[in-house]
Amino acid sequence: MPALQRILLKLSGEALMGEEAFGIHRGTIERIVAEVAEVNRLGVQVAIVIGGGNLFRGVAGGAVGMDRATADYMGMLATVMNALAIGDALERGGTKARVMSAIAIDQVVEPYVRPKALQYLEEGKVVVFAAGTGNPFFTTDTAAALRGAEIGAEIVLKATKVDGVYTADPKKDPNATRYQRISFDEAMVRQLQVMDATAFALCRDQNLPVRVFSIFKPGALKRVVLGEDEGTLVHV
Ligand SMILES: Nc1ncnc2c1ncn2[C@@H]1O[C@H](COP(=O)(O)OP(=O)(O)OP(=O)(O)O)[C@@H](O)[C@H]1O
Ligand SMILES: O=c1ccn([C@@H]2O[C@H](COP(=O)(O)O)[C@@H](O)[C@H]2O)c(=O)[nH]1
Repeated sequence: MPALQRILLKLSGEALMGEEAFGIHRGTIERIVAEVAEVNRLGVQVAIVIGGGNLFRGVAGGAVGMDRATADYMGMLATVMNALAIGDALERGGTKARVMSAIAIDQVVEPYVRPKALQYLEEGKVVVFAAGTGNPFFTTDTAAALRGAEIGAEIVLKATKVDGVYTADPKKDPNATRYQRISFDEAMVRQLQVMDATAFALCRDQNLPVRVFSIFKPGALKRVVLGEDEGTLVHV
C-alpha cells in the first residue's frame, strides 16, 4: 500500500547519460521508466520534471560568451528533448504518458495547462513537464518545486546522482556525511548545493517536503513511495 498518492518526481538530466559523456542512454532511460511505471501501477499519481544537464546547461553557454537568457532557452529546449524521450519510453513500456511544455511549441508538445495536467493525473497518466518553468535564470529544480506546489503533490522526490544530502558535495569531499533529515533553513544556511536555493525556498514556503535519493539505486523510488527510509528528507 503506497504511503504517497501524488508525487512530483524530479529526474536528473545527467543521469540519463548512463556511462556516456552526454546524451541519452537507451538502457538507462528504460530502467528508470520501468521504475516509474511500477509505482504508477501501484496507483500513485506521478508527475515528472526532467533536467537538461545531459544535453545543455545555460550557465555553460553563458560562460563561453553567449547571452545568458538565450543560453537558458537552449537549456529549456534540451529538457523538451528529454521529456519527449521519457514520454516515448513510458508509452512503449505500456504506461500512458503526456508531455506538457512551459514554452509554446504546439506542433511538438501540448502546452502546460494546469487543469489538464490534473485531469491526466487523475486518469492515472504520467505527466512529464517539459521546458522547466518557461523562464530563463531558473532551473528544473525550481520547476519541480513550482509544479509540485501547483498540482498539490505531497512531496518532491529528487532522484539524482547522489544518495542524499551531505554535509558537503560528496563528489568533492570524501569525508562528507549524509543527513537522514535536514530542514530547508539549515540546508540554505549551510549553502548545500544539492538543490538550488530558489527551489528550497519555494518548497519551504509552500510546506512541500523534498526527498533526495539516488536514481542509480534499483528499487529506491518504490521504497520511497512505500514510505521506507531512503536518502534524505528535507523538511520545514
Ligand atoms: N551537500 C551536498 N549533498 C549532496 N549533493 C551535493 C551537495 N553539494 C553539491 N552536490 C551535488 O549536487 C548534485 C545534484 O544536483 P544537480 O543539480 O547537479 O543535479 P540534478 O539536478 O540531479 O541534474 P540535472 O541538472 O542534470 O537535471 C550531485 O551530483 C552532487 O554532486
Ligand atoms: O526553468 C528553467 C529550467 C531550466 N532552464 C535552463 O535549462 C538548463 C537545464 O536545466 P537543469 O535544471 O540545469 O538541468 C538550465 O541550466 C537552464 O539553462 C531555465 O532557464 N529555466
